[in-house]
Amino acid sequence: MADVQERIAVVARLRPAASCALVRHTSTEVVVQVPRGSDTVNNQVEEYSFSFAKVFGTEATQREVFDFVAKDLVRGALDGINCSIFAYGQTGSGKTHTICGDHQARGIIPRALNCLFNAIEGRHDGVDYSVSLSFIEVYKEVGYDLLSKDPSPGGLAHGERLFAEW
Ligand SMILES: Nc1ncnc2c1ncn2[C@@H]1O[C@H](COP(=O)(O)OP(=O)(O)OP(=O)(O)O)[C@@H](O)[C@H]1O
Repeated sequence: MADVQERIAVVARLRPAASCALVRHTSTEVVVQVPRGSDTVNNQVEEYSFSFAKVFGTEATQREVFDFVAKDLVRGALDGINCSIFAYGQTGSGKTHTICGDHQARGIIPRALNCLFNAIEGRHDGVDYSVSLSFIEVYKEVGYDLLSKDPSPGGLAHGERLFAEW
C-alpha cells in the first residue's frame, strides 16, 4: 500500500449519494466533509472526525483505489507476503462496487487478477507459479461457495471444506 508502513491500514472511500438515494428516495444531503489535502473525515452535525491512511473522495476512480490499496500487496504476495483486503460498511455503501465493480468500472478483484498474471508473466525467475482461488460469501454467518457448480442452500458443505483448507 503506497506510502503506508503499518501492517494494518484503513482507507475510507466516500460514495456519490445520487444513485442510491434516487432508488431509495432518501436524502442526498452530504453530511461529511474532507478538508482539501487531508485524510480526515469530518461530520459537523454529529461532531466527529476520523483520520485514515487515505480518504478517497466521491470522484475517486477504481484505478486510483486499486493502485493505492492493492497493487503493492498483489506484487508482495508473489514474494510470499500474505495479505488480506476487505471492505466494511453499511448496506449500499459501495463495498461490492469497490471490491468487484463491473465491466465499465472494474474493481479490486479483477484488477488484482490482471496485475497478478501480468507480474507472473513478467518474472523470468525460473519459478513455477501456481494460482488457485476461492470465492466465498459469508451471509448471516452462513458460508456460500460462490464457485460451486451445485451450491446447496447455504452451500455449507463445500464452504466448510474450503475454510478448513485455510
Ligand atoms: N464510488 C462509487 N461510484 C459510483 N457508484 C457507486 C460507488 N459506490 C457505490 N456505487 C453504487 O451504489 C450502489 C450500491 O453499492 P454496492 O452494491 O457496492 O454497495 P454494498 O456496500 O456492496 O451493499 P450491500 O452491503 O447491500 O451488498 C451500486 O449501484 C453501486 O454501483
